[in-house]
Amino acid sequence: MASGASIPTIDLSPFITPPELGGQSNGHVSTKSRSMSRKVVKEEISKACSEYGFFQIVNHGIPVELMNTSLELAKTFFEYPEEEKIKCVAGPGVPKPAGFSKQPEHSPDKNEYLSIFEAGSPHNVLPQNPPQFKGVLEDIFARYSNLAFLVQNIINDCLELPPDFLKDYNNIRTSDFLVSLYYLPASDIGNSGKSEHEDGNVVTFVLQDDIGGLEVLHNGEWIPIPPAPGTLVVNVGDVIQVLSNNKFKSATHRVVRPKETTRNSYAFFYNLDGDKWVEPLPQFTTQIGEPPQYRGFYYKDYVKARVMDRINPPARLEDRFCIKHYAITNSGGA
Ligand SMILES: O=C(O)CCC(=O)C(=O)O
Ligand SMILES: [Fe+2]
Repeated sequence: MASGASIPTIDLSPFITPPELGGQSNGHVSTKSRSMSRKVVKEEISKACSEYGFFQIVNHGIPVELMNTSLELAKTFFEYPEEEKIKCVAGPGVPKPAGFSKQPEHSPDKNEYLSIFEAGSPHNVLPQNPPQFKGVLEDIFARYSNLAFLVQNIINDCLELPPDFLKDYNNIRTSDFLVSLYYLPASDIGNSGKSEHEDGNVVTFVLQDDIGGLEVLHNGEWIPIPPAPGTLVVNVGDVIQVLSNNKFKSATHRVVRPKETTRNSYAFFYNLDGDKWVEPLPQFTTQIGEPPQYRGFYYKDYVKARVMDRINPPARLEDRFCIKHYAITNSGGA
């Protein structure tokens, strides 16, 4: 039975400095009341991350018109004939997934996507059409990156980690990427847009168009995340779940394709450099007398195993490589 649960929408404005003040602190709000409002926001985010692993944000400083434009340009791009889109297919031997791709024919997930890394990355294959698309992609990438830095700092405080801990740990930005996704309408044989999964990274933002279809698993029930203009979905990835020893959840989510209409979205992945070691932090284990729930691993090994799975997917969804691979089970004797 539906519980009526929904993920919270959080107003981030206490953390955003209006540009018209030229980066100065907001003179209309006293420092004391601003720090009180920030405290409230942190409490809301902590609750959302431990309960759902997901929340939505508004008043995050990214112009709503730019977000809408990015969705409209993407729709134009994906509705071009195949010849135009395949101009963005990455050449052979590119080690990272930039450019235009489609899910393999046998996949139940019917979507196409265009990925980009930060501006100037040698792996990028940027679209020439529609003409404004390239610039808008680079612009929103830079804005999502700045916002993810802020959200990560807030999560750092929510977890009561030493100031700048996550900032210093996650200090290399070459693996972040933005994906513009285009989902085909559901058909009689299936409606999977993106099968259930958890994100492996640090923090993800999702921008949905007005169609909806993103759902998060909460206490065994799929909760729809309703789209709203200018609203960004935020979710915590496996890295935060492992570091926090399951205090914050990397929740299972999926995209269901609606009937009779296509759907556009963007996902921005704030990632971790492959050479970083990931394991539960002492603040959530030894210092509080709790056993670690995961073995440590190099992030690149995790990413590699996930990518291999995507290229050659196992027959059963539950056999996909995921963070459970590193989980310490009681029977494992670790
Ligand atoms: O398209 C969406 O709404 C979400 C996509 C997603 O979960 C992902 O790319 O990891
Ligand atoms: Fe995801």
